[in-house]
Amino acid sequence: MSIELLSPAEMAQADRKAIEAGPFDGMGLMRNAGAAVAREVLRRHPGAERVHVLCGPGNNGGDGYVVARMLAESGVPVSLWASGEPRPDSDAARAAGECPLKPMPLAGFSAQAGSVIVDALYGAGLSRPVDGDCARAVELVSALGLPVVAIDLPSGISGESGKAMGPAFRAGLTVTFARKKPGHLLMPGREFCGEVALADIGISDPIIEGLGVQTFVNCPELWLAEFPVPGVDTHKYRRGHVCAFSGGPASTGAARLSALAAARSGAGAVTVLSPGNALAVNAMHLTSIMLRKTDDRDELDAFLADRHPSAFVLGPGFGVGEKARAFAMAVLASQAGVGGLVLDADGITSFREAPDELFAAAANAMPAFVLTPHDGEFARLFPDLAADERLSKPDRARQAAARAHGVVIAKGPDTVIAAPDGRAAVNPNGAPWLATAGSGDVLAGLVAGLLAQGMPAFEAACAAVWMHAEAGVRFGPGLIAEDLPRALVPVLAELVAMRCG
Ligand SMILES: NC(=O)C1=CN([C@@H]2O[C@H](COP(=O)(O)OP(=O)(O)OC[C@H]3O[C@@H](n4cnc5c(N)ncnc54)[C@H](OP(=O)(O)O)[C@@H]3O)[C@@H](O)[C@H]2O)[C@@H](O)CC1
Ligand SMILES: Nc1ncnc2c1ncn2[C@@H]1O[C@H](COP(=O)(O)OP(=O)(O)O)[C@@H](O)[C@H]1O
Ligand SMILES: [K+]
Repeated sequence: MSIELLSPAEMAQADRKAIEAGPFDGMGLMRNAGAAVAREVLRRHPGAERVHVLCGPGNNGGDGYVVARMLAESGVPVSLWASGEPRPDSDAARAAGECPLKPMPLAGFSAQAGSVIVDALYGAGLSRPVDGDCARAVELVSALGLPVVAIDLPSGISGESGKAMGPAFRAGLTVTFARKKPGHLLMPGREFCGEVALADIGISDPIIEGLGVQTFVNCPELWLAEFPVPGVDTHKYRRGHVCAFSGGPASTGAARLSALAAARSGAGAVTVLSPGNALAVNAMHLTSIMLRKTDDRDELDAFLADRHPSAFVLGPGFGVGEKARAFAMAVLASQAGVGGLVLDADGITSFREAPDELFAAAANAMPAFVLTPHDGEFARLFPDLAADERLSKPDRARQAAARAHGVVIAKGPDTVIAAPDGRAAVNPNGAPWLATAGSGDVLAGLVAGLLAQGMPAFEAACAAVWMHAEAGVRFGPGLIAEDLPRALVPVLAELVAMRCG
């Protein structure tokens, strides 16, 4: 699988390098691209009464002229509409010259039920909101409910950020080339694209590999090599010991969800660290998971020295305030061999007045540091980044990770995982069933469980997000957070088999 996500600029660079390397020139790549789209249109819409191809002035329009020619050659009734002339002597102008159909002005565009639309107005080169005749065409197609096949991207959607720059086509299918772009996975782009088909147009893997791409689809190929599988001679503490800090007597469930998820992920031992007044409540609900009274910093330090735990989850149900800050600082400052701290929920909010204090501690910390904010929590720690409309979600998360000296999991329907070194991964398999109370607590526990087993922080975060989503999708309707740890089991079994196979 091809896991790189190419920005429009990286795609243009790949295009140039492929042309330099041959055997295809720009026109050759455009013919390949158009042929791939025409094939998909014929395959998916064999009964189309008419295909309307809408061409813009750039190379996206150029692909459209190739599609129109090929469909017409296959005997499909085609109407060709253009929003403007291609630049003289461009590949698009050559493609228009090779097309036997004469384009009609887009200003007069109309279509009937039973037609299919090929959107070749704008792709990677979209530079401003779609307006005028193009916006009217978007509106008309949407009012008629006609199926849309988008070339590269639905016109109006940014390939870089997935944002809708004004009106945009809602495609049933988007055919893109060489590699997906971030905008195919980021919201709302993911929804506007419909199904995304990837076509090989003759840009080779070594060319893509040479680009130094830093943005990836989050899938097992990205992290499987680091996925922990216990050796036959292991013992429970070698499989890692995770600790989840519990809140007070009325808010203990969140920590237990984290603890259960950590245990399912393969950590050999898990302890809930509980305030004294919540010990009885926790004890009533724990069996394989251990319990220890931890009311203050001294008790935490004693535990660290005694038991050498591997990773911590701090935040779910914990309460916002000084105690959360003191515990987070104690774990980050620990020299006792702790492998990681996952700061979630109230743990994040506790630092809203003093994020720099947290980030400075993380910069010097031995434990790996992972933050798991949803949008609201992200804005509490990184208000300037959250408010900056120019940033894509991956760039926002990357800057946050660099500032925090930790891995950031920016949650949501299009969760992005970013590392301080600039790597970012966009998760493709989320589903709305995951939007249920406590689901994030399970995710935090999973990350800690993988950290405890020695997985590097970026890979652990990516693996946890993917497994969490996969478990949620497979369970489907009716999912509540309690179901997730058990639903992880078949997902884990497959990953272990893939890793060992
Ligand atoms: N790279 C590759 O490997 C391959 C790429 N291929 C194809 O090329 C496509 C990229 O082509 P591209 O760079 O020419 O950009 P494209 O999307 O046609 O738009 C640029 C033109 O539109 C204009 N314009 C933009 N927004 C506008 C707006 N809202 N309203 C009005 N005008 C607007 C913009 O004007 P400007 O911003 O310059 O003023 C410029 O004139 C890519 O998506 C793929 O389909 C394939 O052929 C195979 C190989
Ligand atoms: N619409 C959605 N599609 C896919 N995943 C979602 C969606 N909404 C939320 N999620 C996921 O569900 C989890 C919710 O976490 P969070 O907001 O912290 O909830 P809680 O604090 O109740 O556990 C995150 O992993 C998030 O990515
Ligand atoms: K398009």
